[in-house]
Parts: sequence; structure tokens; C-alpha cells
Amino acid sequence: MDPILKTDNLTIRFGGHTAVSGVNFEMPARQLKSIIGPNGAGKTTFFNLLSGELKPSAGEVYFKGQPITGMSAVARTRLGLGRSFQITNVFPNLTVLENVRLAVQSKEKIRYQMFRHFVRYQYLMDEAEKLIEMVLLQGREYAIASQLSHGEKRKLEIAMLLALDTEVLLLDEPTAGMSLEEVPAILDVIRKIKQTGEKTILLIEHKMDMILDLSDSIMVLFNGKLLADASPKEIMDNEMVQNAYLGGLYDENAVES
Ligand SMILES: Nc1ncnc2c1ncn2[C@@H]1O[C@H](COP(=O)(O)OP(=O)(O)OP(=O)(O)O)[C@@H](O)[C@H]1O
Repeated sequence: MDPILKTDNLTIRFGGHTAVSGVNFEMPARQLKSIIGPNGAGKTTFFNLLSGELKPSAGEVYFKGQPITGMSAVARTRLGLGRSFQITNVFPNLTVLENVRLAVQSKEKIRYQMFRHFVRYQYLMDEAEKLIEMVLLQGREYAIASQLSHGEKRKLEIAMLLALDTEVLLLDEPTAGMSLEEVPAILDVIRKIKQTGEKTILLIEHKMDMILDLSDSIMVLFNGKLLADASPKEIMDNEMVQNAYLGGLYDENAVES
């Protein structure tokens, strides 16, 4: 099957520094691929190039075979490439339910008047409730967003991303800054989304056990270059990756090409 997302020689330079360098990557539809690599390897920059927040110095991004390199982030979201924070923002003074409902509404582009269009309003609420359940926030519908724990906030962001109903989800370190107790819940949320079989998920993560648990494939970025892209087992057995990790991939002094 043709990849849903593909890059060809994707490159971006910031002054003299090449943050992403000639990356050729293919994302099969309805799979989960993790991106790993040391700090500064170019993972977030690669995401920004996929989502349209950055324009490459060279190379192309394709979505379902169509070049989208010149498209804005919003246009890419409409097409089916979603990243949290792109269109919707969490309103801190609103409840979980109101935030998710507004995100559903922004996708539906519905302008409604609450009482005259009760059926529509009910539809938005039902959709929001479904998403809240999907991210395991049921029971917290009426909590004010600003009062959520860090882990709950990340769940809310995922629900709002899901509300956009994009085929591809770009998740940038969903467990960042979380306490150890909060991590399994996010793992459950991502597993649940994956199990629907409807989404293609690209995940940047540092937590190796989580990556191995969830991923169909793993790609390794190192100094902006694609070092490997293969099954979790192949990645773990890959000598180059092993050397890179064990031999100081995370040692800043070793990160020179
Ligand atoms: N807007 C920018 N201007 C200049 N340099 C940048 C810019 N964005 C990223 N860089 C540089 O590009 C390199 C890659 O950064 P990036 O944030 O993509 O790495 P990363 O793999 O996501 O790291 P981390 O795991 O720490 O998030 C870094 O050296 C960074 O300093």
C-alpha cells in the first residue's frame, strides 16, 4: 500500500546548521511509528516540517501522494494531518467538556444557537463525551482545565486533537514532564486510539519501554539524518543503533558527525 505520508530528501538548515538532513521517510497508513534520537537530533524540527510550521530548505513532503510542502499548517490539518496545538488551544477557564466540545465544533465549523439548534448541540456534546471517554477523562468532564494535573492536561490535548478527526496524528512527547505514575495512563490512551485501527500515529518519545510496547516501527534520527527505520526488534538488534545509544548517543560530546 502507498504510504500516507512520505518525505523526499527533506532538509532544513538554520544558518550553518543542518537540523534535518536529506531524510527519506515513508509512513504506512494506520500504523504507529516512533521517532527516537538524542536531544537535538532533529525530531521536533522534522515534526514541524511535516506539520507545516516550518518550510524546508530542500526536499518535499507528500500526503497521500500529493506534494504538500508549500501548504500552511492549517491547510494540512484540513487535509488530515493533525498535531496538537495547531488549531485548537486549551481554554484554561473552561471545563474539560467545554474545551472538547469547542474543538469538535471548530472541526464541524458549526455556528449554532444553543436552544434553537438543540439537536446539533446534542450531537456536539455526544461527540465530546465520546472523545473524553477515549482519552480516559470520564468523570472529569466538569473540571476546569487549569486545575487538571499535568497528565490530565495532556489527555485533554489529545482529545482536542482527536476532535479535529485527522487521519494522521503527530504526538510530540506526550509524556514530557509527567510523573512516573501518570505515564501508564497516557500509554493506555495511545494504545486505545491505536486499537481503533483508524489512525496513523507518529510519536516522538524518549521512554523506550513505551516505544517498544506501542510501535509497529521505529525510526532513529541522529544529527538530523535518518539512521534507521525498521521494526522494534530490528532496531534493538541494529548494531549501529546499539552503538549509538550505548556508545553515547545521549552524550552531547558524541553528537558530532
Ligand atoms: N528555529 C531554529 N533556529 C535555529 N536552530 C534551531 C531551530 N530549531 C531547531 N534548531 C536546532 O536544530 C537542532 C534540532 O533540534 P530539535 O529540537 O529538532 O531536536 P530534537 O531531536 O527534537 O531534540 P529534543 O529531544 O531535545 O527535543 C538543534 O541543534 C536545535 O538547536
